[in-house]
This record gives sequence, structure tokens and C-alpha cells, in this order.
Amino acid sequence: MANRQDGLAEALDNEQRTVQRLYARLDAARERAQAALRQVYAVGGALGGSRQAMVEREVAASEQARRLAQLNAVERGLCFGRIDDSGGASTYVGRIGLRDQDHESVLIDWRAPAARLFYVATATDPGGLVRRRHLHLKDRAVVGIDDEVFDLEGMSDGDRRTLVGEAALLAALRRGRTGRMADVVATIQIEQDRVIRSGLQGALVVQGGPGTGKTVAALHRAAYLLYTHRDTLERRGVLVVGPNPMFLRYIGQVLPALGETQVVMATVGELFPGVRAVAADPPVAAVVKGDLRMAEVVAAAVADRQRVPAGDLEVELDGLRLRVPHGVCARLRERARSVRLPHNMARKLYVTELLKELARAEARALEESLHLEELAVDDPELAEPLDLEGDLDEVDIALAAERLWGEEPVRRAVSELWPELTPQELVAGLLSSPETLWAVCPPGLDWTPLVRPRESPWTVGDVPLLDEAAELLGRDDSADRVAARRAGEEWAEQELYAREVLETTGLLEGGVFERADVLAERQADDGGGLTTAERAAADRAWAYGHVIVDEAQELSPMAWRTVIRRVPARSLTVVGDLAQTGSAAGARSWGEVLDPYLEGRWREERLLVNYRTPVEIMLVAADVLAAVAPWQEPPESVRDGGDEPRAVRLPVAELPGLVAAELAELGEGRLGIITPDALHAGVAALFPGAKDLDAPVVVLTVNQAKGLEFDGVVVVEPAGILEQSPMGGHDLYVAVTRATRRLTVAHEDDLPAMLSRLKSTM
Ligand SMILES: Nc1ncnc2c1ncn2[C@@H]1O[C@H](COP(=O)(O)OP(=O)(O)OP(=O)(O)O)[C@@H](O)[C@H]1O
Repeated sequence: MANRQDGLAEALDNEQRTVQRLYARLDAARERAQAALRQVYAVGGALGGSRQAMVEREVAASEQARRLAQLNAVERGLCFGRIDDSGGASTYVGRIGLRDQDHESVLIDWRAPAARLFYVATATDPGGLVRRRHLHLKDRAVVGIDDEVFDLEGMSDGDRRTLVGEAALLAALRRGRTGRMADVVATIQIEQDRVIRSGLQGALVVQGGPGTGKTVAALHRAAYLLYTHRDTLERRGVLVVGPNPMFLRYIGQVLPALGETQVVMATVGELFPGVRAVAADPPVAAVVKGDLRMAEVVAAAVADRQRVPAGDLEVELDGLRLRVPHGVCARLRERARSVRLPHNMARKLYVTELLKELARAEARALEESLHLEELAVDDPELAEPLDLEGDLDEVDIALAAERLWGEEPVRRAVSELWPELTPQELVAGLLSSPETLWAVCPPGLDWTPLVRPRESPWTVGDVPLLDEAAELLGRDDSADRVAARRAGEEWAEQELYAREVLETTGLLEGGVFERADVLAERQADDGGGLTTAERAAADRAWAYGHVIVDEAQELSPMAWRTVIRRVPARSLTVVGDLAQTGSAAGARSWGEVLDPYLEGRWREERLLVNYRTPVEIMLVAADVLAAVAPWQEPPESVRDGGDEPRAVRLPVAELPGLVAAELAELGEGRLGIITPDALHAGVAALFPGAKDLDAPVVVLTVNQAKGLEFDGVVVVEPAGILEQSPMGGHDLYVAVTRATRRLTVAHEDDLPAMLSRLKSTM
């Protein structure tokens, strides 16, 4: 025993020395990046040099600043593993790659091919390794190690573990939840590694039950792809689409902790710059809005705004009546449509042509009025009709058209026939007009649930309609508008950033810059100083290099259209669980939603192990799954020995007592209270302050809880969750699979049959 202890102490000592050396290399790399940053600004004096030189300096500076940020991000847990091969060589694996003074590699980035064995070696297939070691660090000190020795000779069948680094994994899983997802770079499992390192090309679907690490694997995949395809992806950017803002906050720290800060995160409701939709439609309206036929509806609504007057077009101008025959108006509309340009662009052509017709009409009207005057003076000499129209040449017509465009009655008449439209005007107008909906919806599509007042707030389901409208109306200037609006905010941010740069680099003391605003101005000079991620987020038409869609089962067919438009290269990671589909407009099969765009050219990986929910809770969840998606196998839980789930019958008003008892059981842990939509406000009122993920208690609807997890969960009134929508059973499955340790069901109504395993106490 003493020998083993001595051996461990010695191993810790040795590893401590190595880790110290690695941190020294990290410090040296930081100093180099800081010096390089200082150098960039020092070259050519404070503000001198050509514009070209300045731009180059800014590019170099932002590269060094990014490097510095990355080196700072990897401080915690810099090195977490070591692999030893049968030839006696050891390789250390960490959050970043580092080299010594002789340029020899001393730490391998976890994403590099050489680090792969750390994740995929198993007892049955050790790939030439004799040992894998997990290092546990507290700050810069090695506080523990876990070894797996791949000694096939001495191993029985039962010993052949399927979990990689089991001890380290279980230790990671036992940690209390903080309200923010953490990276799992030290304990990635083989099936997750396959997802993470799958190629960039094409679409990868990751289907897996609750807690199988779909989200965490997808985020590590983003980091892996950025590392492996840095050039392409930094230029084009990576977009992560999540189900709601709370979820995006929950996962928001994972990529920065992996040194990657240039990823855009958005809900579908945020994909249209300038609109921030959070409200949800009632299920019936969501289904209609999400139907692919809505693309035709929007197209028909645009066409409906390109009109021909009922009779001739008549415009009163300075006592003259300009008349363009109905047939001519119809011909002009056909001609403008036939160029197949978006509405607002084709409008230019239409307006030009119509103004020319109006110019001719004006000449005719003038002729006519002169003729009448002449008739009135009764001079047969002068009564010969004039031919003013015939006398006009092209230049006269163009000049007259230009003059007419300045006349309000003309503008009004033209705009009634072919108005300039924003997507917002078109969609708000369409949804508030039963007559238009009736006229433009195809038979069989029940448009009645769509009707609403014109000033209604935007819903998430509106965003794909706005996006569709933007495509049909023409390249919009949303990026410019957002940029203009942000210009003010940006300046404040620029200055703050510049101040930080000055402080971290010491440029302030060096006297290179005295004022942060001077530096900020120079940064602003370079295309507004926006990063790829910022430019991409502000531009509706941005083409991303890769898009990750999480909780992808929730997207409607129309939402898919919007997302796919963002990634012309069709390089996608689609992550979800069809048994958790809560939206009535959501997916029932991956083929159904993806085939229209990918024609079967997508591959699927399945994740089968549940890292969140203990066996005891999963038994309850499995009953729900059997009732709502009997074709799906529940995932297998890694954890066991959790507390027995229970049900308590009590009125909602008594929840605070139950929650206090649950918190006492959890000790340090955090608790989520999940309610039916209808009870949410009432329950939230019982727990003031329980709104944010950082609070010890948070009250959520199932929709808000999607993708999140808590040490303990209280599910309130499951019968209400079941009944709240056609997908209520799926919602209940989501609710009962959020806990890592304790699940308690609080109910006043009878428990649904699918929860009969729970014995209710008063
Ligand atoms: N390899 C791993 N090492 C340590 N923890 C892991 C690992 N894989 C998953 N986890 C943890 O398991 C939990 C569930 O992971 P995640 O949220 O990614 O699952 P999910 O499949 O997206 O779940 P859901 O479908 O319910 O949203 C998280 O706390 C995650 O950190």
C-alpha cells in the first residue's frame, strides 16, 4: 500500500514538473504575442504611414489580439491528458498546441490528428498505446491522475471497458451544475469523437436521446472544424442556431473556453437582422406558417402588390387628366415581371416605363385641352388637331418622365400599382388582411389561424416569412441599416476595446498611444473594425462556411428554408432528437426536412449513451418514451445510484415548501422548476428572482427548458404539460429528462398513466 502511495506521489511530482514547463511555454507564447502586438503599433510611429500600411497593421494587430485572447482562454486545464505508446514515447494532450525553444512539440492540440488516440483507444483496440492518463489540474497544480493501462494479456472480457477514461468521465459527470455548460475536452467519448471529427463537407445529422452529448459534441465539432479548416471558416464564419436565447446563454461559454470566439449564435427568431422575434405562435398558426406552401403564399402576396388598375389608369395633374389605357398598364406589368428581377428592382423598370406612358398621356391630354379651347373660339383654321404626342422625341419623353416623377399625384398612383416594399410591410400587411390571405393562399391551406392585427409583435414563425419576402423583394439594405444603428454603440465598444488593448499590451506606458479614442479611430478606419462574425450576424444574405443547428427537430420546413439559405455550400451539422419534438410544426423524420435540399446526401451518426440522467430517472422517462415514440430506444445511462424519483400531490401554492426541501436535499445544487405554459406565470410569481440560469432556482416552461439541465428538477402538473399541445407527450419526455440527480413531480390533478411508476405521496 505504502509503495502504491509513493508511486502515486512520484507520478504526481513528475507530472507537476511537466505541467509547470508547459505553463512556462504558455507564458512565453503570451509574451511573444504581446510583444508582437506592441511592435505592430510601434512600427511607423504612432499614426503615420499610408492607408495601405495602416490597414495591414490593423490586420496584423487583430491577428495578434486574437492569438492573445486564445492563449488566455486556455489557462484553465491547459493540459489534461497523456498517452504512452509501446515504444516508450509520451505525448501530452491539451487545449492548445505548444512548442519548446527548439520548436519541438511539447503539447498537442486536442484537435490535431496526433491527439486522436487519446479519445479513441480502447482496451480491445488500443492502437499501439500502453497507457492513457488523465491529469486533473487545480489552477496550475496537478491534483490527481487517472490511468488506464491497456494490457490486453492480463485483461478479462469483463474488463474491456467501453467508456473512455471512465474514472475521469464519472468525476466530470458528478460535478454540480453551474447554470452554464462546460467543455468536455478531457473526456470526449468515442462515439462523440466520430461526430466531432467528421468531415466538413455535406450534412451530418446527429440523432440521440436526451443527455447523449449532442450539444456538447456539436460545439466541440465547431472548434474542431475551425481548427482544421481555419482559412475557409474564418473568412466565411460558423453559425450555431439554437432553440431560444436562454439556451444560447447556457452554451455560450463552451466555445470561448476552447479558444474560439468567432462563432455567431442565434435563434431562428434572430436570423433576420433588425427583427428580434421571441414570441411563439399558437400551435395551429405555427403549423400553417411553417408549411412549405407559405413560400408560394409569400410569392403570391408579392405578385398581388403588382397591380393593374380596374379600368384605365387616370391621374389628375394641374387640371389635366392623364390616362394610360388598361391594356398598356397590363403590358407594362408583364414586361417588368418577365425580367425576373426581385420586386423592388423590377419596380425601377416598371416605373420608368409607366412614367414614359404618362408623359405621352400628358401630351395627349394637353393636345386635347388645346383642341377644346380652339373649338371654343370657333376658329375653323385653328381647329385642326395638334399632334403634340407625335412631336415628342425620346429625350423629350425622358425629361417629361423625370418631371412627372416629382409630382405627388403621379408618385402616389405609380406606387399604388407597384409599391416599393420592405419585407416587414409585406408580411405585416399580408397577415392582417383576410382578403389578401384568401386571395393568395392555395386551396387546402387553412389561412384563418394566421390573421392578426397589423401591429402585432413579430413571432419566431414570422422570420422565415420575412426572409422569404426579402429574397423576393430584392437585396435589402438591412446590413447597412443595422450597421448605421450600431455605429453609435460600436464607437463606445471600440473605445473600450482599444482601452483594453492599451492596458494589456502596455502601449499606454510605452507612449505609443496616449488616448484610447485615437486607437479606436484607427481601428474603425478598417471597414468599421468589424470581425467576420459581426459582419455575418448583421447581414441577412451572408453565406456561412458551416452551420450547426441544435434542437433541430423544432424547426419548421419554412425555418429550414431560411437556415439552408445561409449555407450555400450545404455544409451542416444537424443535431436533435425526434422524440423530443415539441413544436407542432417540427420534424417527424430527418429525411422529410432535409431531402428537399440535400436529396439524400446526408449522413447520420447516432449517440446512444446518456451522460446526464441517472438510471433511476431514465426508467421513468423510458415509460414516457414508450408511450410517445415507441419506435425509439431510450439511451443507456452512464450514471446510477441517483435518488429515487418521486411524485408529491399538493396544490401549486405549496410549491415553495417542496422546493425548499428539494434544495436542502441537493446541497450545493441548482434546481429547475418546469411547468405547463398556462401555469408558468403563477408559479414564477411564487419564486421572485428565479428567472436567470445563474439563480439557484429557475422557473421555466418546457420550451425554455429544452436543451438545459439541472441537478434537481421539479416537474409541475404533468397532466397540464401533456394537454397543452398536440406534442404534449414529447414535452413531458423533455421535462423528465433534465435532471442529473433528483426528479420530483408535483401534481394536483391525477398523474398521467405514463408516470404510473411514480408512487405519489401527499
Ligand atoms: N464526454 C463527456 N464528458 C463529460 N460530460 C459529458 C460528455 N458528454 C456529455 N456530457 C455531459 O452530459 C450532459 C448532456 O450533454 P448535452 O446537453 O450535450 O446532451 P444533449 O444530447 O444535447 O441533450 P438533450 O437532447 O437533452 O438536449 C452535459 O452536461 C454534458 O456536459
